[in-house]
Amino acid sequence: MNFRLLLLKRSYSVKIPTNAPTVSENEQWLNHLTQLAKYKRRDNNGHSRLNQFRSSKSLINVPYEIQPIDEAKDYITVKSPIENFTSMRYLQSPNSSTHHSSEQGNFVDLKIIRCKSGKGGDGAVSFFRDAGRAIGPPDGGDGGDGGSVYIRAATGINSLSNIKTTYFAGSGSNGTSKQLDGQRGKDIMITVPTGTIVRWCVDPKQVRDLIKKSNDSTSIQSILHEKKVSLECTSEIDRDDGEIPSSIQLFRDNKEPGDGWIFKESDKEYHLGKEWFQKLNKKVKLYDAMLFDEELANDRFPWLGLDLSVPTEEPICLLKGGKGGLGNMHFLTDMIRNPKFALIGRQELESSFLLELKSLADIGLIGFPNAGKSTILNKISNAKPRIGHWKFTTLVPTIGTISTAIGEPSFTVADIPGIIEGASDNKGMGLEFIRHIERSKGWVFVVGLDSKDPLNDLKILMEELGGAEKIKSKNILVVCNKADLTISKLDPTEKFVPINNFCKENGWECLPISALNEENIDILKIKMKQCISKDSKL
Ligand SMILES: Nc1nc2c(ncn2[C@@H]2O[C@H](COP(=O)(O)OP(=O)(O)OP(=O)(O)O)[C@@H](O)[C@H]2O)c(=O)[nH]1
Repeated sequence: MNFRLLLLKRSYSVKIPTNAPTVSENEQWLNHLTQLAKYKRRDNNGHSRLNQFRSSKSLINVPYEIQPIDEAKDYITVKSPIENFTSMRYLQSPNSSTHHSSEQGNFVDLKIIRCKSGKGGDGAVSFFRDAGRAIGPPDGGDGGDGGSVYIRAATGINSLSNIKTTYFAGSGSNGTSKQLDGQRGKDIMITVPTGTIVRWCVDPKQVRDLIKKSNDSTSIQSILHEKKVSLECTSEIDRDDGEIPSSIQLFRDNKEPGDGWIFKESDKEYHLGKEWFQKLNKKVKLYDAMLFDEELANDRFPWLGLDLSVPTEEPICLLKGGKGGLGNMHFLTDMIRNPKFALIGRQELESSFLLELKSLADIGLIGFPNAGKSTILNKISNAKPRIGHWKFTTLVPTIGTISTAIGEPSFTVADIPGIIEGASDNKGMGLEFIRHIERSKGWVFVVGLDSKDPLNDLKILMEELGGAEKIKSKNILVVCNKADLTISKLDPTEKFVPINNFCKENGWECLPISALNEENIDILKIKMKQCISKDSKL
């Protein structure tokens, strides 16, 4: 062999990077794609993944109709009022008192966040060059994968106040020459307090636009009730309810399969006119469809949301980044010696989520404003809630920890803003804060014996909270506070006895106390403890 040629060959084999697949590997991969029968078969009968391909569309303002389930599709279309996928409180203007009420001090228990994963970087079109050859084999590297958005629940935080309104992960970098793959986009981690519920929601900007466009005389509430969101959902069969949605399918704005090419020099028209490219594209379409299928399987969010009630061991991926596009080095085959094209990266995923913090206190204190709940919590625990003569002193939930004896496990009690008659119809502060005691095992109803009719107060409270059915699921204790007043000013039996009788009839304990004078406070602690030690009724 010619000595010069040998030298050249040697230097060539030393310099060329080894990341690129060989011609035979490329051939093998492309042939393997053609064996993806499920995509092909479905393609032939007209119901393929390729035909199902669609990009995301505006989700709101769709007329209400129940869509028949399309047998060929993997989804059911669910149309549901927007009110189920947003928060009235969040939408209310910042001047409104209720809006501020959730943000007293540094406490925030509701947030809507806009999240976006990163787009995949594009593959590169490049050819190996050195002094010995003007144009060598393709060496365009792959685009880096886009970053993903993750969420995790941690202990030690008890407010959503540090949560931002947007979380955008980084895009993957484009591939470059010399077979260099682009860098991965930066992942984002959202850390929320344990007890947070994450739900999919409509972009609040879209909702606000919708409200602006609507007739001024229509209330926001009725707009959100009337207008529906149309969602493609996966479903499952429930024994009682039949087919029910199990997760919401999210979609990316990807190009149609086979249309994600970047061409260098000659354009798309030129390439589509060539038989060798058509053949390649047919296979690459299957590759795109496979990616699309993987994305569909990943890009789902539970219909009922994520309940982060315990610290998460592994972060949960909310939105996965787009996959990087393939560089031209993957398209070198026996037929194609100069692939002047590469694949663009897959698109990112964007969505809004509603974060709701539900405290996980063992016991919830429930009462009319001014009944003395904050005073009770103050006396039994280390918590220092605001106490006042005026109603609604408590604007945010306060949680106190109670220890009964050394070595005994402590328990937590939540004091939430007072409930008034009509709260379930949004009067006063509505039932906004009920979420903080929804998961409590014990509910302690506090009535003030200074009220005109404390028994009636108790009945109203129970009714507002969901009535007998709801009450049945909790361990109940009734506390008659301000007993000091009745003793001095009234016949103590006059107001306490009817309540006590009512409680007996229902199998609940009833305890008179004076939080102010710390009378019966130790017994109250013990009764509270018993209340949560009883078998859970949940
Ligand atoms: N006489 C008497 N007054 C009490 C007793 N407990 C609380 N109070 C008073 O009742 C008023 C209201 O007490 P809070 O503890 O702020 O009542 P609350 O139920 O937390 O009120 P909201 O924050 O409006 O829900 C305060 O002036 C307390 O001092 C009691 O046992 N006896």
